[in-house]
Amino acid sequence: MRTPIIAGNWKMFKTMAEARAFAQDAKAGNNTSGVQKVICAPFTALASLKEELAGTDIAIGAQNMHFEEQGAYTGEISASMLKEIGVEYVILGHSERRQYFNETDETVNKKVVAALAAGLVPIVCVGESLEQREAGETADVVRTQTEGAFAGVDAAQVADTVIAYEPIWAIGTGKSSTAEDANETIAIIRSVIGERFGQATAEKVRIQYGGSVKPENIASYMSQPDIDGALVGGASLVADSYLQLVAGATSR
Ligand SMILES: O=C(CO)COP(=O)(O)O
Repeated sequence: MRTPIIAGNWKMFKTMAEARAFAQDAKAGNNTSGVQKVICAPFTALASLKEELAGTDIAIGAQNMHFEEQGAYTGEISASMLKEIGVEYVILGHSERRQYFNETDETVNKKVVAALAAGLVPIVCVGESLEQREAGETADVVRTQTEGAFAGVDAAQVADTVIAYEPIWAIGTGKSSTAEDANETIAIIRSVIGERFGQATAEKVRIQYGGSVKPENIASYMSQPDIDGALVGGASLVADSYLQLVAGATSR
């Protein structure tokens, strides 16, 4: 069976000192096993977070990276720079990056390829806007984004990635998708992976739900057969709340 994965996406929150304080609290209360734990922090907090979490089972992730190995790309960070810090995961194609920073399926694909080549696990985000949902386009949108992100990637590599289904209208709004609706779309994403990369890959790839996940609703998502965890923004910022999400993921 697929191991559930609870990833916090801190977005543009927390200084180094705040990240250290979170890590100390998280270490003190971290007593759940059987769930993969990841915190995706701002670049500036990654090294101190890694140091503080050394010896724990809480991995760290970045929220973006550039697809080139190095070069004249002012302000960008490469996969090898992240690896050197001890980063294991990287969120790619988050809707906020697609919306505010012009990320496209093509650039997400280049980043997925570069992350895998460097040995990072991509957490690839897909999801529809409210307009797209209301127009009945959800399945087409997640299909196009999923096929685009993994174009040219080997099935074996796809199997080890993580996909996060995050309907844009549910992010930071308090309007979470119902667990049943989220499961239905995640099953579509899994079937797209199956068509492209084979059934074994589809059964192995982990697909999270994201969008207003809280300690109070995590169990309902985890009770769904295709939902393998959550990518969590706001509720991952406080250690106690993050640990409650992790504990809730064992209800699978
Ligand atoms: O975008 C998200 C995680 O990547 C979801 O954010 P919230 O959990 O704050 O809705």
